[in-house]
Amino acid sequence: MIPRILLVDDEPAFRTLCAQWLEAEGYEVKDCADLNGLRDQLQQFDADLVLLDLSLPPHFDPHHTLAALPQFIDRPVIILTGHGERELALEALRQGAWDFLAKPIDPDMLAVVVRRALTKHQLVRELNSLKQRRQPPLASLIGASPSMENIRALVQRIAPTDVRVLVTGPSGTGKEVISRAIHDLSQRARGPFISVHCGAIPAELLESELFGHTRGAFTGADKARDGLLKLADGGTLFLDEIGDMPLAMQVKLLRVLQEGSYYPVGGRSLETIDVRVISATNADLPEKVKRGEFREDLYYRIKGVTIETRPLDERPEDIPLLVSHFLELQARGQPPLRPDTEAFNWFIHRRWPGNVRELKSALDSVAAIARGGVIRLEDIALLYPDAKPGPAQAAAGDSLEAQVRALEIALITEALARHDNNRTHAAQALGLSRQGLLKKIERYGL
Ligand SMILES: Nc1ncnc2c1ncn2[C@@H]1O[C@H](COP(=O)(O)OP(=O)(O)OP(=O)(O)O)[C@@H](O)[C@H]1O
Repeated sequence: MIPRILLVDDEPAFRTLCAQWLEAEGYEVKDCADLNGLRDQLQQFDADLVLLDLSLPPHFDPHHTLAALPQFIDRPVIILTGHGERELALEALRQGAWDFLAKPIDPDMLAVVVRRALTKHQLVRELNSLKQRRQPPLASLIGASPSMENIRALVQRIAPTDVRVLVTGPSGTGKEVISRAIHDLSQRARGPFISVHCGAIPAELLESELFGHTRGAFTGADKARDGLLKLADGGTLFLDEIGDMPLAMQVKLLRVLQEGSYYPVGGRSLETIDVRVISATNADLPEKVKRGEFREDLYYRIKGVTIETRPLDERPEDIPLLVSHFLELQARGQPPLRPDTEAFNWFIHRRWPGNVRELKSALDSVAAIARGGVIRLEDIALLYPDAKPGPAQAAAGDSLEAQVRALEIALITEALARHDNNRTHAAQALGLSRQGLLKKIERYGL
């Protein structure tokens, strides 16, 4: 794969020149002039590295850019500074930037710094993916709530079969993670897992994306291309947001599911494939069927076994486990950051309308600005000005039982983290016998 670089600078002439240097080094380069451009570009262009000038429109205030930096550091960010901006460059490094280069940029230096960052980043990625692969698949589904326990039990039962699965539930509640766990536990685990975001691909492209096309099938089709169905052959096809699939496409998909075969766009020879289909949606499909927006026959074809995820607010006991899990993932083998009691409480009691995705992204941002290995409420308040100390209100509507579970899990997880997982010390701190603590750890699957 050609490494992709995104260049953010307000001067068009500099962008053109710098892009030429990088392209000559064999990189794919896109550029934009400001932070909004960067956010937009990252939606479609999954850059491996970002080169970021600190003085950007509309504010031309380096501190403004620095404040936004933590949003982008899941890939190496190299800061481009002006002359005499040493302090800012150092601050950027503290905020998680990979390195900095002072303008005027020397093309040889640029090439070396970029290559070094990309190589290291690639190694970290490979290491993480190896670590994740070694984890048993169900261990990736975090949660001790009755709802998550049911889901895990169901996943384990249905994974080895080839039954079709429909995962429903609000956005960000883990529908894709669940689908992936089913694949990883199935006989197809060594085969591909291909994810198709039905809502994100324009209707007119979806058919050729899924079915592929022959050479000359339409203007611009200068080469034949396999579709995602073909790529998923022998594995699992994950149809995300299937509720958004255009009706015309639904008919075509139905045929594939009925017959296991299809014609590529412009092609005359029938392709046969062997895939397991898992679909996901946050829409109410029966309601869509009633309104005539989703085909009833397709609904029954994809339904198979239905797994329903619950909003995170209905399962607060999962939050402490998710917080610890995400902090551990972030730490990449180093000692994870530890939220202090107030910070921990804030995560547990805040409402998370964007569900687990929102919780994860809040943790990522907060972790990026925490110092000294500890996340404190004052760090959180820099990003969430409404973060206040003191025990937050329990969520209205949570049953007493759920609240007690959530509190117990939070206290136990926190005590374990505080005592480096030493259960004897954690039990002492909690005023429990070691045996009592072990029982609770087992009950909650901690
Ligand atoms: N139970 C869980 N255990 C571990 N990680 C989880 C869990 N649930 C969600 N996540 C994480 O939360 C984020 C969102 O999850 P995912 O993409 O699976 O949600 P989704 O329901 O498919 O969302 P959407 O409907 O918007 O596509 C991912 O980073 C995922 O890894």
